[in-house]
Amino acid sequence: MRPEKMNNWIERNIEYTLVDAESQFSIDFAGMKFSPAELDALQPKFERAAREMGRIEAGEIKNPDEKRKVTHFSDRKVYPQSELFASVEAFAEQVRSGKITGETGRKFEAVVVNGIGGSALGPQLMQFAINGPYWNEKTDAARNGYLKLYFLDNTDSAEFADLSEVMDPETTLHLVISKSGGTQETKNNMIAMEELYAARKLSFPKHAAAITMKGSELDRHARGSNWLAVFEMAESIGGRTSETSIVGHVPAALTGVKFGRFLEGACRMDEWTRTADPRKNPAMMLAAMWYIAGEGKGNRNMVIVPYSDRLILLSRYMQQLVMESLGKELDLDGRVVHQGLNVFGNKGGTDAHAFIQQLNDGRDDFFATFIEVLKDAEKLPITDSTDMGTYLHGFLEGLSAALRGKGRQIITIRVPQVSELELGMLIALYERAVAIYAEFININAFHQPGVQSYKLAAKGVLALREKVMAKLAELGGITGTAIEIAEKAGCPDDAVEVGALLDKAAVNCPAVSRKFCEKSNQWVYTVK
Ligand SMILES: O=P(O)(O)OC[C@H]1O[C@H](O)[C@H](O)[C@@H](O)[C@@H]1O
Repeated sequence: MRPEKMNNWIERNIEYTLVDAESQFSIDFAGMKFSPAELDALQPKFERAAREMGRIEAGEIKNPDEKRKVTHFSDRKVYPQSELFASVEAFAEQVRSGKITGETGRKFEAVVVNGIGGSALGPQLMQFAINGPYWNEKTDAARNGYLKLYFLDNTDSAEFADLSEVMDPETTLHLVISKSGGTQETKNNMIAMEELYAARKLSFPKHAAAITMKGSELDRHARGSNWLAVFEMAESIGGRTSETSIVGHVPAALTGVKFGRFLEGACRMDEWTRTADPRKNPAMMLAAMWYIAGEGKGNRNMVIVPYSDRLILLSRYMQQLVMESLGKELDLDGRVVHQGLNVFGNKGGTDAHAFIQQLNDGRDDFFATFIEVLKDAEKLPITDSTDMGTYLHGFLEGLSAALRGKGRQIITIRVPQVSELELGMLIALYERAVAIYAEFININAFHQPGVQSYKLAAKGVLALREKVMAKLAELGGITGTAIEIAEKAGCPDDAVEVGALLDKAAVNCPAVSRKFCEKSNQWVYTVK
């Protein structure tokens, strides 16, 4: 680089790096392409966002469709002083110390979080970030009586079978998390687990706790069957912003994660991101970068690359937070806008051997967000003058320079380490940036109407399956292609769907088999 350009780069870094000196959290926007004039042009949007964030924190209705308040920013400030917080801590302590045990009196050693989406992604991210990937009896948390954490976050029999193989039902606590209390995937795992306990002649309620909204189906079920504990989830906190609430708290408290410190981090970031000057406010600046880079239409993908194995789940977490919040068909005035912002990522270092080739040489349709963790877990010398950590840093800086050389855009966040505090700060930063960006593009960030459509369609498929199977049982034995069988079952227009359900049945039900006919390029099914 020529010196004058170099000077610009240095000056830009100084001007556009925001630092919280006490926590040593910094965010550097210098690698993004924007001019002071473009920031100035956003002034009305900054003003609107500041006003609307004030309304959110004042407890006004900010989710108009669902007529709900949005309280995750304000609740976490007072949560540690609440009765609910104290009751979670007391419950977790009784479990840790063995005062609350399973039915046979053995101490709980593991907890299974059964939830999906916002009821799993936060606890998964936190668990991996703080306790790491390997849990054994030698880790501090385990030695102190905390529980090992497993997840069920789908409706996949393979996931359930894998867990059943390692789980000891007598020493396992089941934490069913569902805000709505009716999510089918979660319900399926709960029913399957209840069956497993019944088969082993053990009481599931004596091994179960729930987090859900008051009055939900899960709430009624858990209270009706006398589960060990039922914790109430606020209606005004959405799943994807629930990690700083009871949803994050119970798994954290059971597994030795310092949740109070995590909330301190989130509240610290909340303070910082209330800064009136948008150029000094990291969430306003972050939203502005997304807006300018993607021309307010999400025309660039957000690539999240933490240079830290412990943060490998961050991009998955961000995917829900960003894409479920911003991916909307209609704006607040009812106009069709098809907004959104793609998020993908993994972990730095490793990524250089996967998708970095395209980021460097291929489509210029993204901006990268690097997250560097400054403190090395250990000093592992490689040569006299280098160690493992210096290499990771070198690869990050090297990639950053290479991408910049190609005119690609980068945001860099630096944190001293990954502890509860930094995790709280990161999550709170992105939560606020998402809410601000939603104001920039005039959409409701707090509902998810699109998620309903696939649920309804799935119900239709299940209903079709029942209808077809009942008809086939009535016919008592039939052979034919999907088209022929759909015809006989009285639903000729659904031949494709009938074929799909017979494919599944042929592999799973002894009464159904199939042979492939090369000539017609179709399966021929036999239903006994
Ligand atoms: O917590 P639950 O009510 O079971 O919801 C779990 C998830 O369900 C849907 O996918 C929603 O779109 C998510 O926002 C939510 O986190």
